[in-house]
Amino acid sequence: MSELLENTTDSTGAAEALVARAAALDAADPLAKRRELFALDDGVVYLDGNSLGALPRHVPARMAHVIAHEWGELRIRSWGESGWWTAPERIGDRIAPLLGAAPGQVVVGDSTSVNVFKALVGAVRLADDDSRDEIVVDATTFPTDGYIAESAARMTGRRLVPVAPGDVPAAVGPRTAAALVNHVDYRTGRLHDLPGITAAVRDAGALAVWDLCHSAGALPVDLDANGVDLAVGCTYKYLNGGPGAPAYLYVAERHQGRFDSPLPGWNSHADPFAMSPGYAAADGARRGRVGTPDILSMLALESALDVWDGVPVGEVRAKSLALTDFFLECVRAYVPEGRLTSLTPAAHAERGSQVALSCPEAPAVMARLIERGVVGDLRRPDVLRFGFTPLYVGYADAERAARVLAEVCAEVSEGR
Ligand SMILES: Cc1ncc(COP(=O)(O)O)c(C=O)c1O
Ligand SMILES: Nc1ccccc1C(=O)C[C@H](N)C(=O)O
Repeated sequence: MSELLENTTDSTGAAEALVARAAALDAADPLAKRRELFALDDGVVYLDGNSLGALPRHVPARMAHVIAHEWGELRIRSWGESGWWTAPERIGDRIAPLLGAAPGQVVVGDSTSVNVFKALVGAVRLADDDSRDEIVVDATTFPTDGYIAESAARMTGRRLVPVAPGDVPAAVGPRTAAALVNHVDYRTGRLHDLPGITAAVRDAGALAVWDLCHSAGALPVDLDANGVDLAVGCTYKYLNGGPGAPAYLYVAERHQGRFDSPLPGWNSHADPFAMSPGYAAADGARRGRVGTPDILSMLALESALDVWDGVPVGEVRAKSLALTDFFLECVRAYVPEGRLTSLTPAAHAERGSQVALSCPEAPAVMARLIERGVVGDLRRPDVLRFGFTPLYVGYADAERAARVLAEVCAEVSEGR
């Protein structure tokens, strides 16, 4: 799985050649101009958009208007006149094309953690079969999904079966109610086989639930085409919605009529303003709502999504692979052999949009990188994560990051 990075060249001309290649690649990049849409400073290489996406420049003015006019002047009228009440479905439809979902299946709101809960308990209820007494969960998952899956299993009287994503097809069977898997591993950047795993889960008669936090906005997801049952994801990484921006829930249309949310708040009632004591679920994506939406965050997200207008996801994927390839090539050229181990698969079919490199001195290396304007992040104890967001990261950024990484590795290993 991991490969020791081999230093392929030590020629002094290597750096010049890579700098020239980076310039040529940037000049030919059809997405290069998108960077101007973001608030970024040239002194910093921002490789942490897989944790918090950068701010699109036009969002502050839009939010100033929302606050001063929609809230400040229209006040309560804005629920109707400014379209606040229907924002969760409207913004869901805006995100849907990035997920390969037809309209009417995605609703925005709550955190990813909360949506994992709705989706997983909802999936077990959709399976509606007591003999299906197991929930399969990605053993390598981002922790929140694992914690919530454990609680969902306890609440629904199921047994939790943690397995590596690649082993899910072999693990599912007549006892499986649902399987929860991450599309891209947050630590290693490994892309899992969504079509194959979904098909295996569904062939076993179970429901496939996907966490798209690290894939949506970086690569094609194709939820409808692959027959995914339910999915969740955050909007503050590749979708640039802002810190704590609301997450989304996808419930495939074929399941919506029977989707039984474990959090049936008044916003998902068929007639919320009837305020009746009995619950009657709304139709469609709205059934995934809970309480009053966090309008300011939601409208910041809606505004941020403008940067996607006219951007084909396929183009984003092509650039993401080319960028991560180029970064790995630069690291091989600059960093002495054996000092870093890449946890990110070399095969494109298995790679998301980040590169994860490990070394024992990772905490000190990342601290120095950030001091020198190369912002990635650390996953303890020894993983350096570099996220490549194709809308605003270029090839010169990748070259510079690798060069500074080599300098910092040398200093740290020599105790300087
Ligand atoms: C795969 C994955 N799931 C869930 C989360 C977190 O969800 P929440 O937004 O609820 O904190 C993250 C990152 O924070 C993540 O990477
Ligand atoms: N929401 C956050 C708030 C603070 C710091 C990090 C996050 C992240 O999103 C971490 C990310 N999910 C990760 O893949 O590590």
